[in-house]
Amino acid sequence: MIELKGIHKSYRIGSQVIPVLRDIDLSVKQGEFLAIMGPSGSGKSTLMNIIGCLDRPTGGSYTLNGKNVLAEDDKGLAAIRNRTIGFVFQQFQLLPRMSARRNVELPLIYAGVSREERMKRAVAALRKVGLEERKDHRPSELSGGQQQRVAIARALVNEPLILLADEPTGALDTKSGQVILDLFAELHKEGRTIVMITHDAEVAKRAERIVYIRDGQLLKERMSPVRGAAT
Ligand SMILES: Nc1ncnc2c1ncn2[C@@H]1O[C@H](COP(=O)(O)OP(=O)(O)OP(=O)(O)O)[C@@H](O)[C@H]1O
Repeated sequence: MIELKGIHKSYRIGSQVIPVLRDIDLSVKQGEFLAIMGPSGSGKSTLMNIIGCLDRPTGGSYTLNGKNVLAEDDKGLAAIRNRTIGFVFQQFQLLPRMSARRNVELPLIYAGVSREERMKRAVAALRKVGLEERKDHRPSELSGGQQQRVAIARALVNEPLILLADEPTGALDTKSGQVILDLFAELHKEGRTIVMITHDAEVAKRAERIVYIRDGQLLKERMSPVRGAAT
């Protein structure tokens, strides 16, 4: 599903070139639940932006669902992103003046889905995350955990191939975080592909597989202790 080979990313500041990702090889299979774990500044967000087709690497190759995404122009990249990836962010990124339902409908507006169909699918997505009865609430009328569940419903409403989550529990207390991770576990069981970025070992443990990033490089992989033995 995701195939990164020899990915490099560096930034140029004045005359200085700062390497941020160095020779990253990473494959994610369909239906996998992967955590990418690393300390602050290790390159997690940079890697997520590349996986999510929000940014381009300086070098290397990236095949997503059989497509060479780096051959695409920005418009093509945006189209792949909209069709293939559902994003979940640490700070939820909901629009404050809109109800939960309308927030969830947004990706369907961009996809040109009819009003009636949008409403039906948004309500179904909210039901999936256990929030159907809160569909008319605005974000400020919901708890942090509930807002994140709305954001997950929004990420899923387009039926993306991959759910890409950047510190999805980072702004939540432990209990609300567990609810989100339980929801991810359920989605994984249903066959969704999930890539989750975190600096928290307890959160990463909930994934099927963990890869570690340090100073822009992936360390040798090992299986999550929850699911299997170390390799
Ligand atoms: N636009 C940019 N220009 C220059 N340097 C950048 C840019 N974006 C990121 N960096 C550098 O790249 C490194 C990795 O950043 P990145 O945000 O990917 O780390 P991270 O692991 O996600 O950290 P955190 O957990 O704190 O968000 C950092 O040293 C950062 O300063």
